[in-house]
Amino acid sequence: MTALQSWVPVPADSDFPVQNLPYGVFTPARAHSPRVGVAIGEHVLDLSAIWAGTPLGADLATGSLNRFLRRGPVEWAYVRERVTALLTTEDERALVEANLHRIDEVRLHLPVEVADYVDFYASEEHATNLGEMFRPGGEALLPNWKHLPVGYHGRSGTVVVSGTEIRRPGGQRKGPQDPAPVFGASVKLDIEAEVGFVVGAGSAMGEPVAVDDFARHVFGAVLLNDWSARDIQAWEYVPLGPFLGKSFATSISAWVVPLAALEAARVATPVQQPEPLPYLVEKEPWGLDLAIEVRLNDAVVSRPPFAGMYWSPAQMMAHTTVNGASLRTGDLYGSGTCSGPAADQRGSLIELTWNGRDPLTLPDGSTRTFLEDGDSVTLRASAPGADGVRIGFGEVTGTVRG
Ligand SMILES: O=C(O)/C=C/C(=O)CC(=O)CC(=O)O
Ligand SMILES: [Ca+2]
Ligand SMILES: [Mg+2]
Repeated sequence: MTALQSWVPVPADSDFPVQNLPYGVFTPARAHSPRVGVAIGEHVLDLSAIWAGTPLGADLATGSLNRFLRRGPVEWAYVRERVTALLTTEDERALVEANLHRIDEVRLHLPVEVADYVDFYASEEHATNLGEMFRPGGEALLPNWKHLPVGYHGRSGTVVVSGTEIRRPGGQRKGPQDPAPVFGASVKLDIEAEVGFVVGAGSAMGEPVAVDDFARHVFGAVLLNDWSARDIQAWEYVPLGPFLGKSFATSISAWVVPLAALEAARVATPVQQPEPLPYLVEKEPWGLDLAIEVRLNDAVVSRPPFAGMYWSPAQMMAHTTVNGASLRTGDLYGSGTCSGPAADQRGSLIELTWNGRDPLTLPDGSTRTFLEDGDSVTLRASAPGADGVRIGFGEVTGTVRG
């Protein structure tokens, strides 16, 4: 079978072949209003113009994906099929050409108005590493960890789009030897390389959502950097968990890759032993084979493999609703920091430098324990796609300001 191809030119190394078609929100040059588009190669197709004059067109002519997402999986599939046809047959080439914009000439916005943001802790390697550093002498993995996907509610109002500058947070910190806490700018500003999952279709309060209904509710995935102030976190987090050390900023990529583009990337999670309770057992695997790359000032410092995550995003969704809590359009689940078993597969600086003990040396000869003002961090990710192509996520990038 030959690979499906678009008549819109797609460079060989592009993140956005026609098998991907990720969704974003953009404002064209010389226009004033944001709208929903789909990326193809180096272009974005304005979907609000394709469906102009229809109720769907109105839902696409807004500053977030939420109204489109609320329509649910049947309409998501219809739009994807129609866009695929427009980009692969030349039947309506003039209409499409009139509504293609070069991505480097448009303004990209936060794609989703985030409803609730939950941050999980699904990497066994990451949880073990952090446990060893934060709770030395105790069991690294706490007794609940293999029975449920541990998480906490984050701050949806500070989720920002890739490219947004990150201000170094201030707060309280107190080292174990310090007599009293001090206030000041964080001196242990860190990153967390994660994948975020975006809920499209909500659910009713009081009705748990089954693990195998994942694709009926969750629309797609983004790259997510959960900026973390380790000094603030270490002092504040007992006993209720992360709070101000992680609520100042969370960056996500501008493009939401639909689950429909990730079919070829689906893999089973690692063997889960002890077997989880029945509501967490998936019939269809929802692990994902994504290769993540972490760059600090253009140098690759880590390559975390998402396929090794212990808990799948479908299990995260089932767990957040098992008590009857509803899903809302725009809910965002961070997977938790993705770390692999090897030293160069860790998804945070606290692990890469072992809490500052082993500084990283960058190609310019400088060293880092945690982030300095002016540092930029960029995450990218790739997955196997249909027809043997590579599905890319674009990037999530941010620069630290003092
Ligand atoms: O183990 C702890 O006390 C702290 C854990 C984290 O900082 C992890 C977190 O935010 C969730 C994650 O991204 O894995
Ligand atoms: Ca996190
Ligand atoms: Mg955060």
